[in-house]
Amino acid sequence: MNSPSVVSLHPSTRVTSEQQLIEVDHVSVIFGSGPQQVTALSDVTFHIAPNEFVSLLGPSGCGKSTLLRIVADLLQPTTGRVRIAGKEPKQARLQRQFGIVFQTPALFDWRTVRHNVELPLELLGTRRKECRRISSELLDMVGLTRFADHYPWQLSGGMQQRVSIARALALDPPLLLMDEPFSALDEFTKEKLQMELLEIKRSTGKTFLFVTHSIPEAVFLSDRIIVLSAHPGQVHSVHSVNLPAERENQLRETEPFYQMITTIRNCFHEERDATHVPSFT
Ligand SMILES: Nc1ncnc2c1ncn2[C@@H]1O[C@H](COP(=O)(O)OP(=O)(O)OP(=O)(O)O)[C@@H](O)[C@H]1O
Repeated sequence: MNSPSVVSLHPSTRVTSEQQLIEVDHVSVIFGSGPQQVTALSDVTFHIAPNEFVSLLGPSGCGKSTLLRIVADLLQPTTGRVRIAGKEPKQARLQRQFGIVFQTPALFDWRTVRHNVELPLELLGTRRKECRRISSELLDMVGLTRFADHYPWQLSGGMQQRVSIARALALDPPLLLMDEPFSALDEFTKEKLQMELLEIKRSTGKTFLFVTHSIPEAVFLSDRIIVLSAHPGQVHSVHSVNLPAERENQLRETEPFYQMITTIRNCFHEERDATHVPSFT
């Protein structure tokens, strides 16, 4: 991706550096009732500072997506509270404090790449010229300028995911929520997009809450990793990733990278041995 100049497309409300951008306090989620009842999350607490890249890591069913959905105001917790820049998720959503990228790009096939990126701006009534300026910058950022007039079905899976990242950035939110955005992609594309995401973080200063079940992906991308254990989903441990801030692909072949992966794998396997929680794949 090219170095963008979209550090601030809109002067949207920002938090001061002393503030936490995301506060998740004692969140529990219970689905259903009676014999069907599932405690998806139990007393989950963590905070994320501005400009942090934090991954939620855990096995299938540990509640990662549920947690992200609560932060994104797509689901209400049974108990506990979430704040984004000091506001309730609903208020934060209305103030366009976050963008979301899902595992499947969910693009509109009848709209061109450019018009998919411009959709959130159009919905806000942004002037056509301004829409065009912002989408041009974002398409440049994700390396899709040449494909602006293509349709999503003419793009590869990786390119489609780039479009959805650009669309999530269209309203210049300070926070990006990403739910396994690269898990459907091949290893080569995945690694390329991981690098590109780090470049977006470096050039825009945005904050990321990233769901994954890949330990290497979490280690490569994150400043901190929150490991969740399952049944019920709880914070098992929190790990600062003490790797160089500038992450290059060669880092994946280094001893400190392997060590970090081993640390997380071991801590998780200890938990599994104690509780028979399913392993990572
Ligand atoms: N709408 C729902 N109704 C009932 N149970 C649900 C609902 N959504 C999630 N669950 C349950 O809550 C638990 C956590 O699900 P969630 O999808 O958050 O896990 P996950 O860690 O994201 O899994 P995966 O990695 O497979 O996507 C699971 O046991 C799941 O079956």
